[in-house]
Amino acid sequence: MHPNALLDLATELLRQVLKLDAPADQTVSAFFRKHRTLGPRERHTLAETTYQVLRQRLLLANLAQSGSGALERRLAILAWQGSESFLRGALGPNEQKWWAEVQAVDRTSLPEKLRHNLPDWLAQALHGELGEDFWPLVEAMEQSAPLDLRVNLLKASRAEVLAELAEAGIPAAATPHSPWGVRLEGKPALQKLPLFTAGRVEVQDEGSQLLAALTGAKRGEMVVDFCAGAGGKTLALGAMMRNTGRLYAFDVSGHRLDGLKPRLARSGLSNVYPAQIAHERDERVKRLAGKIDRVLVDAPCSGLGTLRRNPDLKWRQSPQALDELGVKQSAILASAARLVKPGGRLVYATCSLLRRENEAVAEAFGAAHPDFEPLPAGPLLEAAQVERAAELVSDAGHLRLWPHRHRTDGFFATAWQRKT
Ligand SMILES: C[S@@+](CC[C@H](N)C(=O)[O-])C[C@H]1O[C@@H](n2cnc3c(N)ncnc32)[C@H](O)[C@@H]1O
Repeated sequence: MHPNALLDLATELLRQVLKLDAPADQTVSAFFRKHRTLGPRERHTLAETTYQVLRQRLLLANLAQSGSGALERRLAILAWQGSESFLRGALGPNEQKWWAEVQAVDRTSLPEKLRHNLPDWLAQALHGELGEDFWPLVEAMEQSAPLDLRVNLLKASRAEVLAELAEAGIPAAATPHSPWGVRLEGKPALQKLPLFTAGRVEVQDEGSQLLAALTGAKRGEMVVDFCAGAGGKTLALGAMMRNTGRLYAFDVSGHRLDGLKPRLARSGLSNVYPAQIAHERDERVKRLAGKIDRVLVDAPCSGLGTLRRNPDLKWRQSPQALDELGVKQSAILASAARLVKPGGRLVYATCSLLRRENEAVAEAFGAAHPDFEPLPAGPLLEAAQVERAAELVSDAGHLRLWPHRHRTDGFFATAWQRKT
């Protein structure tokens, strides 16, 4: 494709994504479906350029002011993630000159806002939580996330998977903490590898694996994954249960649960019962009250722990949306808690970085439910064979994962035991 044609497409894609009226990954996928003839390298350039604009939106919009032509075209030029010589082929003489001038700007001398590229409300909240660690977090959020796999122990051991990857020429190593994790170097295409199609591995961030580990599901138990979505954690729980017992995968979204089906088929699990519920007080939930050994509430949240993958979220979330989420998180946690039997375990988790969605929700639940005793995360993780568990636990005893400290997405999880 001619460079200018690709730059025009990048401009058009950015115009759509920057409306911010839908998740960026959905808009990008729909755009690619419409432009079927695009090759893998062109898709890569378009997607990565778009994501780079979302990551550095404030900086790039500021630098773009000096240029002329459509704003989205200027943003695409400044964020270009393809070959530089290819890009030059698309630029007219004035654009070449402007581009060279902008490259010469000393970005370290720019105001803070243009260096952290966060909306004010979020920058303030993260500064408050992290103090000096704010800038390392900002830096980590600008990197793309590593590609982690979870080994399906029903079908293979981690050593076997590492050997199979080595044979396929894919550099990989065991993850530092999860007992089932493998971290790949780079982003190799996995979809067609027998390793993947035969269900020996699933793609799953190490942090997400650790949330399942904290739940501690065992053989023969009754377990509920209350907000199962497409089942990332469901599959990990099912494997921990060695395909025995009964694992209910609830969600209000039938569409998301549909995403679980092909993964379930690959995994070889037959102990999983997906069920769409109308809301957290659904009849089905009531019928199981007091009967369940472990309940995981992977609550709907702002997703701000996944900014490396979903940089649009920082522009699509707002303090008002967080207020509404807070009400929902507390309601779901309180309903799900009714399922837990005496002596059973309840886990509340999010992929948010913010206290208000994490510790604050957990503290409010604890205060209103004296029949639930908090369990410190360290010993639970150690019991689940998690290595160096102490590095993952906050002073208050919660599992707290940060991209700049653990190279995982940002996650929070905390556990209680229902008193007998
Ligand atoms: C963080 S996502 C779950 C991700 C999933 N556990 C995984 O590991 O892939 C939160 C899920 O909660 C679901 N949800 C929202 N409101 C709910 C409710 N009232 N009851 C149950 N699930 C709900 C959403 O549809 C969404 O799939």
